[in-house]
Amino acid sequence: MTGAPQIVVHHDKEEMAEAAAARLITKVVDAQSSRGSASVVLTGGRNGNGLLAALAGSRARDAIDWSRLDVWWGDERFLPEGDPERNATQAHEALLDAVPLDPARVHAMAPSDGAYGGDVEAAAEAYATALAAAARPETASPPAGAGGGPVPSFDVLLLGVGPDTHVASLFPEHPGVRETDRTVVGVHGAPKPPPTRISLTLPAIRAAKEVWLLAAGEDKANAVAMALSGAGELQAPAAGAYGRQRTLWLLDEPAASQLPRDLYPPALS
Ligand SMILES: O=C1O[C@H](COP(=O)(O)O)[C@@H](O)[C@H](O)[C@H]1O
Repeated sequence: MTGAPQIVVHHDKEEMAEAAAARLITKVVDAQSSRGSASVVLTGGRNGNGLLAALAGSRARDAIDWSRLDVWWGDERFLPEGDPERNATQAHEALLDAVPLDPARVHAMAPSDGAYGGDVEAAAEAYATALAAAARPETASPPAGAGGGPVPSFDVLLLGVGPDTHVASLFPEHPGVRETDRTVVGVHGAPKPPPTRISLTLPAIRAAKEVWLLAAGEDKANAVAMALSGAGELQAPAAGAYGRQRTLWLLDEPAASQLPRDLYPPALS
């Protein structure tokens, strides 16, 4: 990781979502101006979908060239196509159906009734293969310690932080959080439903240029304080999520309420 995580505290979750959406628009536009295209990794959960909905409602969204954006997912709930609990379904409802993306650049993880049927390991391996294929030599990052092949150097990788400190579908003390060899894993017996999931691993997450962690609400306060106060990544997976250039924690006041006050500057409003 380059430098300490940066922490930004907003008044409430609505303000946090709007500010994060504005930040993401700027980041994508800048990447497209300098390189021609951009890549973003989406998260599921309330805060990730809140950001997408805020982006959908922003007039500035038209500054993005949606046809030159690659969209990936950090994790998926292994459910049938179109299931309302799938992260992809929720992202499409919140934003993706409203913008002119190139369908070939929207890289959803396989559903449980897709090409790999109920074989979550095969679905995870297929996603790792897709990531490796998209990792051009000039943009690829061989994740340190991961033998599963390269992944693209994502411009921004979003992660919602669960109340138990999970990120993507990497749960405390679960096998996925210990994975150092593969870039994508099948998850079995997740403590949060559904039990079967697909997730990027920490080495793949850490290949991103920027990792943005989102947490709003008092139920996240303990997790945020734990992850930012030196907990290990096995006990607090969020503590192991950082970017190569920047790690940004975007919080609201309730989620930041257990953080030592000297860790972050005054709220923006
Ligand atoms: O199940 C999941 O939960 C987390 C966090 O969700 P939240 O609703 O507590 O914000 C999310 O990051 C993950 O992508 C998702 O699959």
